[in-house]
Amino acid sequence: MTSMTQSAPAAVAAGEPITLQGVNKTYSTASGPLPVLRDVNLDIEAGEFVALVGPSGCGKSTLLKLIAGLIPFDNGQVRVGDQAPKEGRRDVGFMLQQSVLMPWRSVRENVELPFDLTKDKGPHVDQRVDYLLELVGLGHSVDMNPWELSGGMQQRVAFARTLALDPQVLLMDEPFAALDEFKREHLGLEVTKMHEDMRKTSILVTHSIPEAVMMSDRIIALGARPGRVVGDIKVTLPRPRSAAMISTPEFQDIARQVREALAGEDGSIA
Ligand SMILES: Nc1ncnc2c1ncn2[C@@H]1O[C@H](COP(=O)(O)OP(=O)(O)OP(=O)(O)O)[C@@H](O)[C@H]1O
Repeated sequence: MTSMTQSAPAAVAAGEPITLQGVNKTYSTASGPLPVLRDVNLDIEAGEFVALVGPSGCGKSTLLKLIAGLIPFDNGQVRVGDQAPKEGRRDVGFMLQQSVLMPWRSVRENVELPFDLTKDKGPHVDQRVDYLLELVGLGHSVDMNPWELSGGMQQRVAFARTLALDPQVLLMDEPFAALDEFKREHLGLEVTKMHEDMRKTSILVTHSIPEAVMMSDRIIALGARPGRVVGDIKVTLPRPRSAAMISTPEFQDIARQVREALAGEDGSIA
């Protein structure tokens, strides 16, 4: 498999900052209002990689969706760069757990999709798509159909597509959850290396504390629903990161701090 670790050509800006102040979110459900986020305050620097962990149902995906402008919130303030969240912003990329690839489009055509939707075409688009396919290690699979790909390959296509319009903010909702342990660690490390090259502001939702420690600059722990910040742990490991770091006392100590922040919260986490 080709490596995704080559250097990105002339990465543009190093992401945009994200801030949340006093954010509350309640869903209306058949059995009444369901408070999901309570007084969430967060300051994420431009180019920072933040992992979001917490028990099942504490509102992690909800937090990503409201930063992406996909759902409204009750009150408080959210800023991505200097703007309020808005659906469909080119500078915000969103990657989900299950890659939603168009089955009738080839690998290449799936990565081209954002350009088709924005009616952007020409040699610069072809070059960008070529670059992205190489970056994610699919340069030799461009004509394959989604159903011919492994789960890991499908996530690579989805990742290339998320990067297509060069977003300054990357929101990733458990992007490796459907992969087996080995592929998950491998792809996680490759995405980490890409982040080290590109430095887009990134938020990763994960259930895996080791994955959070390996990939991020900071780990935000949310408590059980309604989710609120119960831990903000700096990951002091140097970059570039490598698999060998997992067994270091520093890595284990950071993982311990995250577990302690979540101790007493309902739900299980690895
Ligand atoms: N559109 C919706 N309408 C009503 N309730 C919702 C909606 N979306 C999510 N919820 C509920 O809000 C709560 C938080 O959901 P969310 O998906 O944000 O949690 P999560 O922390 O990402 O969970 P998990 O780790 O299990 O993926 C859950 O109880 C969920 O059932």
